[in-house]
Amino acid sequence: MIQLKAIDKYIESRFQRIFILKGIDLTINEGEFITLMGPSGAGKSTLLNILGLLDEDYAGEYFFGEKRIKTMKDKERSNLHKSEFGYIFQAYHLIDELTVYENIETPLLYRNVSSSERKSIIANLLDRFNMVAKKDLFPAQLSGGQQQLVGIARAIAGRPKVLLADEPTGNLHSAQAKEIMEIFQELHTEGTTIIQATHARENADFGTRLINLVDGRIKTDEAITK
Ligand SMILES: Nc1ncnc2c1ncn2[C@@H]1O[C@H](COP(=O)(O)OP(=O)(O)OP(=O)(O)O)[C@@H](O)[C@H]1O
Repeated sequence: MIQLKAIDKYIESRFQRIFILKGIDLTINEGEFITLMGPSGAGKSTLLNILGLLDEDYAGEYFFGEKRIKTMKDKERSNLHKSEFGYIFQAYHLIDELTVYENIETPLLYRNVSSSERKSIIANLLDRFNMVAKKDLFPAQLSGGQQQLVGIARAIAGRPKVLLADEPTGNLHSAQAKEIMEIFQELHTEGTTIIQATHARENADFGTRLINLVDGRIKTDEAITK
């Protein structure tokens, strides 16, 4: 489904080239549930941004199915991003001017989901995340953990083929974190491809494959046995 070949990401400083990712070769099959781990600064978020088509400034090749990302037009790439990916950001990225309800609704608007269907999807998610009473509040009126839950609800509302998650449980209590991992597991069972970056080893046990990144390189890549 996804193939990365010899991906390098670097910044040019005055005297040298500093590599953030170096020689990443990675094949991701449909339906995998992958966890990226590794020390702070290892390049996990950078890799997720490239996978999610949010960063185009890298060397190497990225194929999404048959599509070669580098040669796609901006509009085509942006449509692919909106139609196939759900993204849970480390720093929420909620839209401040929109309510909880409207934030969750945004990917559904991109996908031309009918108004009655939108209502039912959002009602289900609000219920699942215990946020029904908060639906008309704005992000600034929520706790960090609640904002993260809204970010997760928004990312999964449109039933993306690929769900990318950067520290999805970073601001949550352990019970909430487990609940989110169980939701990921359900999505995985339903066929969603999931790639999450996390520092929490216990989150990796919900997945099928664990990749360790160190200094921008893949150090280990192994199947999780249950
Ligand atoms: N635009 C940029 N300019 C300069 N350095 C950058 C840029 N983006 C990322 N970096 C550097 O690249 C390295 C990798 O960052 P990245 O956020 O991908 O790491 P990470 O593994 O996700 O870390 P964390 O676990 O702390 O989130 C860091 O050293 C960071 O400072």
